[in-house]
Amino acid sequence: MATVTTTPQPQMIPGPHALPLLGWRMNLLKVYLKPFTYLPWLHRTYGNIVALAQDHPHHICVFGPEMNFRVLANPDLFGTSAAPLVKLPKDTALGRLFYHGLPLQNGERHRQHRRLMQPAFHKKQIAQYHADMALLTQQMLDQWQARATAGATLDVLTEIKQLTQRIAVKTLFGMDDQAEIERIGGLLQALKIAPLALALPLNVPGSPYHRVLRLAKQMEAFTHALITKKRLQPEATDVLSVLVHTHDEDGAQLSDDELMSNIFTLFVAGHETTSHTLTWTLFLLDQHPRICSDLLDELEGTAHGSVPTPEQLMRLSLLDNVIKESLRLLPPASIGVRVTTTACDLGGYPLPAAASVLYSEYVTHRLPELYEHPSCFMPARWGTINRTPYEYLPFSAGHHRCIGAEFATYEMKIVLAMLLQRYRLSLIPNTKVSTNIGMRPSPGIPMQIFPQDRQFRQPPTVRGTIHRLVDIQRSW
Ligand code: HEM
Repeated sequence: MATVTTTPQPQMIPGPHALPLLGWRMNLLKVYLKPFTYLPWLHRTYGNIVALAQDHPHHICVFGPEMNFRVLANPDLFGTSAAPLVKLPKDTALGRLFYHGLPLQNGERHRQHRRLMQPAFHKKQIAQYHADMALLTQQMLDQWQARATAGATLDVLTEIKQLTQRIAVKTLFGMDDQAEIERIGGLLQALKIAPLALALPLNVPGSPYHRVLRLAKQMEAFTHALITKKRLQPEATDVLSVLVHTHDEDGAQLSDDELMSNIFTLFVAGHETTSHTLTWTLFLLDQHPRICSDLLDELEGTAHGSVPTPEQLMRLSLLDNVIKESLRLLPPASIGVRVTTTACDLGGYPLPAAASVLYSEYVTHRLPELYEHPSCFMPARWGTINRTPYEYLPFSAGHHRCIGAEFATYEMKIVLAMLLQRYRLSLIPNTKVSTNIGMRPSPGIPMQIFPQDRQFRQPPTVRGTIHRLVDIQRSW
């Protein structure tokens, strides 16, 4: 009798069944449509490494600190990908705007970009932005005065977004002219829809694609003129000036295209994430008045009603913990993606080249073995626990970790310290508070504003999907 030898089959990555015809696509859709329920379910059901459809290792989700480490600390095997921008014409202003930015670089080119950009984000350099951040915050708070006296309602998300946008334009470009700041802010804002316009890349007058190409040209002309100006101002301290004048030990500098693309990236990556976290933090503080009251004690005891100095900011430990906890509970970047650069092994499973590997900050931040009562807002936990960069990663981890993390934290501390000492924000009972799939407060968060009178009380009940994400402690 002939002997049949079989080669051992590589292990199959566990995961849900593929649906007829739609295959893994339907499950990918679920990831994007309901990430906050579907991803934890995949993790609970299948473990730390899951294929979006059994026997299809091209679309993988990984969960937990060990997998985060294996993927994020290994950029030579797991790189970032420009696949979503594949239709972007590289030789147009629009292409140049997107392709040369830090997030899409890998390997030595990425390392060199980071080295050249790092000086703009050093602690010492960030303190240079202190005055601008405080001034623009002060202007917003002054504009709120009449509304606070009347106990009016404002949409916190809209207001804070305008502020973080102004701060971004001022600190990135060093612009003082308010009208010009608004114009560039609007231009950058409009350009963010570029990836959507690519769905129909039809360059005919009136089409969104045509409009985006035109806006990109305007942006390119503006940035080139600004770069020329900055080259003549070696003493200026805004981010663009620092980037224009920085070179590495071999004399290498960022090219004009790289400068333009990175400035655009910094703006896009920076201001909305920051505004979402600030808005969520104000919401969480309103829902947890005891924590808000303790925080106010700390702020007033340190800054005495004024703008905290850089030294005082470092001493505000409760403020630090409040921001940390808000970023844990409602991280604005709740998922990230890497792509395998070559066929490789992950956790004992073979992956093909070009497999997309999705990791989730959101799922990691809610592992009960890392965070007791994971759905509760408990800033005090940070007084007793210390987590590794792969256990707590609101700014991601590894080589592509957010370059603006310290900048954003500094900005959020200034805004919260100034705002809370001056005003009390309170939700109107029964307000609907929900998130969209990108962890953005949706549609916004209307709150009543009062002068800071310390009238903390039983938190108003709210409706909406926020209850699926936050277990609000109603004891006061
Ligand atoms: C609360 C605020 C912020 C959050 C939660 C956040 C989050 C993140 C995350 C998760 C990544 C990594 C993405 C990945 O691994 O693929 C990232 C990258 C990045 N962020 Fe932020 N970010 C914030 C604010 C900022 C600010 C203020 C700036 C700049 C002024 C900025 C600039 C960047 C840049 C340039 C990258 C790409 C880094 C690289 O690829 O090497 N971010 N951010």
